[in-house]
Amino acid sequence: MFRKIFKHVKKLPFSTPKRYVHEIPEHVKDVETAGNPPFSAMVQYYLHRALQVAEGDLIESLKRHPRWSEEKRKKRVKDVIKMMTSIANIIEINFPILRNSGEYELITGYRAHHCLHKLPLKGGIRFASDVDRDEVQGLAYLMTLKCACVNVPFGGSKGGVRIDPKKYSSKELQSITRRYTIELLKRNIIGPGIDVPAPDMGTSQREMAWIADEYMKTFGYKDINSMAIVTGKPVFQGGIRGRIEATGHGLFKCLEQFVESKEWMDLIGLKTGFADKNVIVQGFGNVGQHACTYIVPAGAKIIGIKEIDGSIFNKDGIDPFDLQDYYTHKKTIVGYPKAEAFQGELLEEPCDILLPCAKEKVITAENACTIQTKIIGEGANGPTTPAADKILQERNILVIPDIVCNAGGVAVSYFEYLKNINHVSFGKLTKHRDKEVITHILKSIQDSLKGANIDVEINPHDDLNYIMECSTEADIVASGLSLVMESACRGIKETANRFALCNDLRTAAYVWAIQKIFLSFEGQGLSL
Ligand SMILES: NC(=O)C1=CN([C@@H]2O[C@H](COP(=O)(O)OP(=O)(O)OC[C@H]3O[C@@H](n4cnc5c(N)ncnc54)[C@H](OP(=O)(O)O)[C@@H]3O)[C@@H](O)[C@H]2O)C=CC1
Ligand SMILES: O=C(O)CCC(=O)C(=O)O
Repeated sequence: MFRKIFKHVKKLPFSTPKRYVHEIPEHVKDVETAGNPPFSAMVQYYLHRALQVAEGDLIESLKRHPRWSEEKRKKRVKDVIKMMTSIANIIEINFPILRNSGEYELITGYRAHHCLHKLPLKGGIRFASDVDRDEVQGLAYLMTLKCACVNVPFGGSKGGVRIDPKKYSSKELQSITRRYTIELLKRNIIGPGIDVPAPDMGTSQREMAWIADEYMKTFGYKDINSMAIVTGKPVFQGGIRGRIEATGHGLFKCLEQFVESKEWMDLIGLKTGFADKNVIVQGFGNVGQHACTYIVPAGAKIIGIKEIDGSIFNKDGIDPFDLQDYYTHKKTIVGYPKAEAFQGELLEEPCDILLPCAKEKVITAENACTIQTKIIGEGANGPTTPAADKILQERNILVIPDIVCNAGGVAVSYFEYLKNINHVSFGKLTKHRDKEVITHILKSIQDSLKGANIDVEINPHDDLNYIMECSTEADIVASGLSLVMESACRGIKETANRFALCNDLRTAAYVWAIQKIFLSFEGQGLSL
């Protein structure tokens, strides 16, 4: 069945797969069965597992150098793999801030650069009390893979500050954000052409606005591209319409590529379409909230939401827009009057689609056997451990992996970056012109018909009217995001087919990304 699904995919220059045995390194071997593996080891394990599938193909692709011996080709691939599987740079910074209480507190922050095959690097900044070196490193790996997976021309990075943002006032958070920014700038770690941060857990437009302002008033004072220091900014400060909801929106677009496909739904025994599909979501933050607001209008029912301080359930469905209003006022979903409080383990309740949109390592070997869903859409980064991943595959649960499922955020960040370095918003130069062109085309057809004695009035139908009227920045961003998700999903499906990976979409997505990272490393030479 897989063969016939993928006919229209543009091929990368790789031929039929020939398997070589890529060795999973000793230090990540245990991860396959570990209950709670270190996060970066877990991502490295997934990367090596995919390299086992991809390596032969990468070696074959070097046959384009006809004079190279087989040995030389193998060696070259090994060298590129070494670069792909190591961190280029990671920094830890410690700085004091003055708390409102008058006490000083030492704050620890990190920024990791994974692969420098493309610049600038890109990755969010997380504020959470469990941020550490290992986590930031693993998240940077994921960013490289994610950008390659959705064809966004950035390398991968990630940053984090080890604080619980709820325990600090807005003024204190501003001091922390500004100081963290300055410390990174002093060391040339971030910059519009170096590494461009964005929001992640615990940060939002507000922090991005502070970062942009800090840069513009200090190191970026004479930099015409200073706005491009960070993405996810408020629109009034150079941000782009559609970035706030981009990750949830992209998650929906990605799910759509599988849920609307008969072949993929047949594989897991579900009907196509979102209508009447029951969904459970973990995390009602940026990603979770917006995913819900797209999936419900498409026909699905959100029956349960799990948050850090409690879960809610309603078998008839929860209105995400109404819950958003409640959440905005109360800062919690607990006590929401149109659903019941749920006491048990919500992730293990029966549903069709489970969306982990909060934290890493929430689906482990412990609950992978009891989870009762058909599809998992990974809104969070790294929610599934390798041991769980294996169990889910065996249980024929379709896991749509983070590196594509939550890539809508970085895709729209890329559009924002382009807007900033181009110094013009999307649609500004073309909106009126496009409308004029369409009007003239219709008129020209009408005139030609008249010349042939056919006297009809040609009017745009509703869809064309919609296109004529809706070429605002938000529409252009939404359509760009759709295209990005569609083509990434097509590439992943094709890869799954070509390497006979069956329902292992994670390995397919990694192989798809690895091929592109390899091409860019290999083509540009490995060292200065
Ligand atoms: N923002 C973005 O653009 C992107 C985010 N991601 C990933 O998505 C995930 C969520 O990020 P984002 O939505 O931005 O973060 P937010 O901080 O906006 O939201 C996270 C939500 O999850 C809740 N939460 C935390 N831990 C748990 C838990 N154990 N059980 C249930 N709920 C929990 C948080 O509660 P509380 O606030 O009370 O702690 C919060 O409401 C992260 O893995 C992030 O890396 C991926 C791509 C892009
Ligand atoms: O928008 C971005 O640049 C990065 C978002 C991010 O951190 C992520 O995708 O995990």
